Amino acid sequence: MTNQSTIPVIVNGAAGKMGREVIKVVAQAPDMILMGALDTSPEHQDKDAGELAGFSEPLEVPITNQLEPMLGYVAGERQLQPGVIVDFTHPDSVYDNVRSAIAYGIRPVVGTTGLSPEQLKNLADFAEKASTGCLIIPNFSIGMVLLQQAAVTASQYFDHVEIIELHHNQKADAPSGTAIQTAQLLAEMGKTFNPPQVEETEKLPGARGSLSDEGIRIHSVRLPGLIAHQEVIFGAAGQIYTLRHDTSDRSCYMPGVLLAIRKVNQLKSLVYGLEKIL
Ligand SMILES: NC(=O)C1=CN([C@@H]2O[C@H](COP(=O)(O)OP(=O)(O)OC[C@H]3O[C@@H](n4cnc5c(N)ncnc54)[C@H](OP(=O)(O)O)[C@@H]3O)[C@@H](O)[C@H]2O)C=CC1
Ligand SMILES: O=C(O)C1=N[C@H](C(=O)O)C[C@H](O)C1
Repeated sequence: MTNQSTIPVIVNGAAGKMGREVIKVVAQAPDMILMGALDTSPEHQDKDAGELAGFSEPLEVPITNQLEPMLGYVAGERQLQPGVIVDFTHPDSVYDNVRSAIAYGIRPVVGTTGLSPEQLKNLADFAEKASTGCLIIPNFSIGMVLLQQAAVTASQYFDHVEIIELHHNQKADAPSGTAIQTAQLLAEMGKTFNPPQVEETEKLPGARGSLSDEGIRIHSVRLPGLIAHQEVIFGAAGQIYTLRHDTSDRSCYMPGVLLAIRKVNQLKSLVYGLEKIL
């Protein structure tokens, strides 16, 4: 049953690991209606999004790869709230997806990682000019927000820190969007981390991980059996302080995704990070 406060939602990347989880929760949310399910994967075209997400009954929403017609269709719906598109696709396509959505007045909620700083800046400018809300959230889990807050607190007392992120080996981008954001949050404290102690030589390139713009090393592990994990390790004379977050199921991201869908229509510009809307 829909009414004027119902939010029409499109899921992009609907056949993927995250997309299927999003379909499940959006279809069950009383204030949302799943209006479209996009995915470029050829083997999933025309399949029912609900069946892919594991429902016993179809949702009567077929998977399609037609982004612009779908945006136009939802933009033309005048009896409901403005439309929202949730993007869990691929680092190569997310920038264009978000541009297109904003051009149609559809609000993006973006989980896809791998956007460059320049792309993020362009999208922020584009959303600002269009006065359209857009949420870019490198990590939708509350546990990661808490880890990042604890890391920011610890960084007042520790000068040495490195990040290890560990993910499944289907992940396209490295380092993870979460690790990059964590380094940025630490850098916002305004201090210089990891003053060099000795002149180092990497006998194998990459042995010391990647060096973020903030001077914090990020080490990326990719293995089957992992989902998504991150450690922030602080060191000082005689002590190590380790913060760690582990996911065991992608359902951990769904409360954050639902919150973002509900919040994005209240925004008029791009907002980056779950902590800004909690
Ligand atoms: N912010 C967060 O909290 C989280 C973010 N992520 C991020 O979300 C993204 C997706 O992750 P995940 O679900 O694991 O990945 P998957 O590969 O499982 O799913 C992505 C899906 O999107 C499809 N796809 C690729 N390109 C396009 C496109 N241009 N338009 C529509 N569909 C497309 C893929 O098809 P095909 O397989 O044929 O390429 C696939 O079905 C990644 O960037 C990941 O890092 C993941 C978990 C949490
Ligand atoms: O690809 C994933 O799985 C994840 N990607 C995001 C990232 O790059 O930080 C969020 C989470 O780590 C899971």
